[in-house]
Amino acid sequence: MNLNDSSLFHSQCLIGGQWVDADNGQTDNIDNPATGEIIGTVPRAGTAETARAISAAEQALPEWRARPAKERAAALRRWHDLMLTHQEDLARLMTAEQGKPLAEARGEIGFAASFLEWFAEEARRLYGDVIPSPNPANRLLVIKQPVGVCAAITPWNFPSAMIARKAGPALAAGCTIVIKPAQQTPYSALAMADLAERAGIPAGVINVVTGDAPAIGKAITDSPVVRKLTFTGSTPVGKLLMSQSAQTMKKVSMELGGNAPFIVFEDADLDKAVEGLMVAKYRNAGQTCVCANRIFVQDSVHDAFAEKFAARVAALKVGPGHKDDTQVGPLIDQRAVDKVEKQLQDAQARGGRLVCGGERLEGNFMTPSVIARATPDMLCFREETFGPMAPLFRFSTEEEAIRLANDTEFGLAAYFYTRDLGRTWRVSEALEYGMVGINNGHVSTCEAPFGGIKDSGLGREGSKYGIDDYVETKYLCMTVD
Ligand SMILES: NC(=O)c1ccc[n+]([C@@H]2O[C@H](COP(=O)([O-])OP(=O)(O)OC[C@H]3O[C@@H](n4cnc5c(N)ncnc54)[C@H](O)[C@@H]3O)[C@@H](O)[C@H]2O)c1
Ligand SMILES: O=C[C@H](O)CS(=O)(=O)O
Repeated sequence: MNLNDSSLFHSQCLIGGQWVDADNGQTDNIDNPATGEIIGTVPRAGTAETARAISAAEQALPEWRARPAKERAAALRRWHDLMLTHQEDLARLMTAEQGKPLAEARGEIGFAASFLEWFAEEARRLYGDVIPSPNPANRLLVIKQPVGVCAAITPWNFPSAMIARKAGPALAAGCTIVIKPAQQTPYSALAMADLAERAGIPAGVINVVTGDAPAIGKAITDSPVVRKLTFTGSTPVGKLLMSQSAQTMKKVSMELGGNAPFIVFEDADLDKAVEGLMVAKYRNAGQTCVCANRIFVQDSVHDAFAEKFAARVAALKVGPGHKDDTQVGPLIDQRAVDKVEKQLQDAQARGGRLVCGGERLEGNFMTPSVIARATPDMLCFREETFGPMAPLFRFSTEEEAIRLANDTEFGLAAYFYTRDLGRTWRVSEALEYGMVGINNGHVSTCEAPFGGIKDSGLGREGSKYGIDDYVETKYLCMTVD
């Protein structure tokens, strides 16, 4: 791999400050989704290695939590700075293992680093309370203390940002952490951990274990030492991990699947709506949890909007992420391409009309598609597509649009375009989602609370709320006479 600093490319786990192989020497191959070539291996670690990582995090906890918040903040700031210094190498690693265009990978590194900066600042504002006591002999106080040893299990689609969005608040609060990255994208996580070491974050504060996901997950959820699990991934796996965590009563944060509606009302600025949808639908080749999954267009503007949108989609450049002109990279694997193709075929079998794209290319590539005449009986209405397919649904009234948009068990992100102030408030309050973009197709930023409701999960990441999941609130009742 063409890196300026080749030492950032790690093929071992990081446990207690040591770079180690799996106990049995077994490894997993990591491939480049654009070419299928093997770019390296990582340890296929399991239960025993995870237990040692948890133990290392436990041993590192007392010193790290006792550090003044200002010192923890300074370490996070140094980590942030190093990520930006090595942004190009981190982006190249990400594009090689995940496939996204280099420009998007560079953007993700900046996005990831922003969480380290944000929580470096939040670390020094973990305030408690002094409560006026009804009894003059007593003094009532509230203090915030770190939860303790945490664990993070992260997905392949944002291999750096999802780690920073968890490790940032955890370390800021004084916690230590064991990270299991997605099996498809371990190198981004390992490089981030290397930079954390260079930032002076002590051994054992951050540990990264790659390999047998179910075994690693079980070791994490079974351990009473791990007091919090933060998971980002599919809803089925999130529910499994949540149930596994019940026996040890862990705090859990769940950032799960989505099924985002994107509503274009007749009074919308259609050009701006097209621009917003291009981002909301095709970012990361449609492989984001907040991607527009169902596009609802009001009857009177449907044809004009569809024509403008399809023209932009047909012009998208598909190719490997390392090429400068690539706008849409490969999907993560053949299974992902199969899923999109199945939804395309189902839509056309049920009366949908393919307006453009939908062609499978060699490898994991697929041309971005637009389906017209989509209906709620289609798979693409109920299932998260997680690929470059845009089904257009018609609607007549505002009430119908809201009913259709809310007709899902998911509740992560939703988007709508209008220039009517009353409609803005009515629709924003009626949509059953954790995040709503109004005349905006890309809502994520470290300053704002990211998360969903219903089957899209629990908790919020980023913002002033994001650190709450990593602290315990302790009440002190003090009799002073
Ligand atoms: N809400 C969000 O912020 C968010 C962000 C990114 C992805 N996602 C969701 O994630 C899904 C796609 O990502 P994915 O394919 O990596 O999801 P996934 O659930 O298959 O995997 C996510 C992580 O869980 C691990 N995992 C899988 N089975 C496990 C088990 N039995 N025990 C322990 N760990 C296990 C994987 O190795 C990976 O690290 C989509 O549904 C997407 O919507 C949500
Ligand atoms: O897919 C998951 C990410 O959280 C999407 S975003 O980059 O935060 O919008």
